[in-house]
Amino acid sequence: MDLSYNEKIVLLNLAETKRASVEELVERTGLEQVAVMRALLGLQSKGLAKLHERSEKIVKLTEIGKRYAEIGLPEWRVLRILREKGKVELEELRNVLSEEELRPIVGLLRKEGWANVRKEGEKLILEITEKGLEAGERPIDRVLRLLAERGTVPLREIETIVKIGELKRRKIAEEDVITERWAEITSKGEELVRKGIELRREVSLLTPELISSGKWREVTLKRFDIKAPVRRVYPGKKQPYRAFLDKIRRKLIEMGFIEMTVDSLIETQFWNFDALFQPQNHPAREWTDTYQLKYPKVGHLPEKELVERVKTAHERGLAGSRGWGYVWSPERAMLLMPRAHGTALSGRQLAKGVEIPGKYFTIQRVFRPDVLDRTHLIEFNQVDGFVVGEDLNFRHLLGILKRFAIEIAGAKKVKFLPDYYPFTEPSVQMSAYHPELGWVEFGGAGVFREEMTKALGIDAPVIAWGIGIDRLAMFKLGIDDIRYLFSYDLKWLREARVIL
Ligand SMILES: N[C@@H](Cc1ccccc1)C(=O)O
Repeated sequence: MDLSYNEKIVLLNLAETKRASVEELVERTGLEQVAVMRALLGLQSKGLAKLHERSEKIVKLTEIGKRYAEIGLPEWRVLRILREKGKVELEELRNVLSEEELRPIVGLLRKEGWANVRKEGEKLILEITEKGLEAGERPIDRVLRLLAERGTVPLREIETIVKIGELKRRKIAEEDVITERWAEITSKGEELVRKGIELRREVSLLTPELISSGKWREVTLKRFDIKAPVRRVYPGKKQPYRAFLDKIRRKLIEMGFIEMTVDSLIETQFWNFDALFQPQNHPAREWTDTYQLKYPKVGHLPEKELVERVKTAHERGLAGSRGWGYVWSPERAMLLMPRAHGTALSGRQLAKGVEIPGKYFTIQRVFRPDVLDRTHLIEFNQVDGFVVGEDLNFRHLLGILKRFAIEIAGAKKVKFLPDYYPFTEPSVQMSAYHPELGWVEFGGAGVFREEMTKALGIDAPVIAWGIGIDRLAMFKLGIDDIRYLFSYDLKWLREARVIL
């Protein structure tokens, strides 16, 4: 029979003791715990040993419990003072109790009948009772002592003294499960040992020296069972949602888009609204309710001519338009706000100047008031972008959007519906079809209005879109609560799907 070196050592040890716990075997063989386990599993599969395991519920002290074991439970600490002085003012106990310990103390002492509470003017006075003078070890004290002495105690044993609920409520102790594993040699194993086992060191690493010296011919190479169970390792990796965003970025760059970036999450209303031809008195704001910044309240406007052109567009119109016909306020435009849509960056880029033809995108964190729940966040992420070119029209936009939905979202079907945005004409809303989610609203798009592009100094048509990507990420990551995108839950972070 083909046994590994470790299997042989473990089997020889088992032959001496007949049965042994994994810990004992670790001690006797000097092997690592995983190595012993692996050897035992190997021996078991060859019928030479039998592995047993038993799980047991145990109780152990929490950090708080450990502290109490040292300095005494709060009620005892107070009783000690009361025994010395007879009475004490509740406020004075702040010197010996923490805030959390103080809150329930009156109730605790009353329940035990150790003290009476009396009001003297504004003060609450605690006074020791007969029972308090005589009090001795209670069940809970005994449990605390047992746990401090033994570290862990079987739940069964604890429950004969106090209810575990009480220990948990007071955060003194917690439950855990420990698994005990032990092995037994089988008669087949004993027989093999009787016949004699030759122990030969095995080489587990084939080194260049072994190869060049030809020694590999003489040594016994260790065999590996690649199906043997091993401990899981969790190597460092990107946060799953971050990985998803990076992938979108890479795809867009591969498609030839230039990334627009900005350091701050804060925007002036000028760039968030005004530069996009959204009138200051616009009643139809439902597509973006927004937050405002308290400190500082205002930021800077860009250069004068640009502001003038935007003002003119709003008041009197540009490019044959009559504008909105109201008095545009620079003060209003200077107000600061957390960016409410990625489109603000498209406006900035157009004003800065663009290559024509050119394609631009940005991935932005944006903020809008909402009620938090499984599918809504008040901050979320958008991919925004535009394509500028002399001969572009609405049909190109629909084509590009469709390609996004298919390539980025993995959608099978797309649907376009007429929509309204102050900065585009015509405007569409796009929905993508997912086998599991059904129709998912994907984002808005349109052809930027000339009142906007001309004011920003661009003469060519610009087709633009803004896509919400968090719901898409939920789908791809297989989660049904959007808050999980930002979760600290280690288990989820470790096991989340890797998106390729
Ligand atoms: N900014 C819009 C989307 C949009 C972008 C660009 C053009 C048209 C619409 C939104 O937040 O919903």
